[in-house]
Amino acid sequence: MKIKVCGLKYTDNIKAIEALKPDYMGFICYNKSPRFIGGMDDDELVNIPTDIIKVGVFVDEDADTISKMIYKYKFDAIQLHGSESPQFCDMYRHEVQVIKAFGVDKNFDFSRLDAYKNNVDHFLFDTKTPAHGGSGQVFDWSILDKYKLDVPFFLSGGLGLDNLNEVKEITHPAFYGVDLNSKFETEPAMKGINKLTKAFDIIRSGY
Ligand SMILES: O=C(O)c1ccccc1N[C@@H]1O[C@H](COP(=O)(O)O)[C@@H](O)[C@H]1O
Repeated sequence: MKIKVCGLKYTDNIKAIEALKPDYMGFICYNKSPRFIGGMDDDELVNIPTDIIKVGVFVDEDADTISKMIYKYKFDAIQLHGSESPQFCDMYRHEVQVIKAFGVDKNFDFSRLDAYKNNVDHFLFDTKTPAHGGSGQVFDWSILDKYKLDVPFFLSGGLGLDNLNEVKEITHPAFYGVDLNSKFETEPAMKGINKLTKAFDIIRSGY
């Protein structure tokens, strides 16, 4: 099970999380988020160990800005949380991994994903909210049984110490990774290392 820790921006916090050896680290490039990296120095990201996949998270950003951010921060992957089309996703696949996020509620129509299946590396299923992400809210995971494609997916939306043991009971064959974000924070973008250490122990035991 892969682990992505998302919504980072503080140097010492990033260093402490590096020591936990997550598979992915996410950086929010959406200026309406309290986790927005803003003018973060590119050195801070460039020095992250190369075995950790650095993900830039965008919401309906224009193509030119995404390309510039990939170049500036040397992102290895982008995570798209808006209404980006399959063709838009496909434009970046020659240079980075593409994770297409979808907000899920009880009415989510998984047939929407068919159009994306050849244009992305991963899906990410998050809870549907007007904020596009980082809500700390959980959706009803039983709906994942309706997902029949083999594109591997991340689960996100309110994952925390209170529900990670239940997450481990999900046996979907395409379940690829978990995304840890706001439930581990002491303030926006500042992750609590003790909580994260416990989460890594839970996730990594038994897989
Ligand atoms: O974290 C944010 O502020 C954010 C803003 C806009 C788009 C995505 C964002 N983060 C992603 O949201 C999900 C769920 O986070 P949470 O566990 O509910 O806090 C996660 O995939 C983050 O990568």
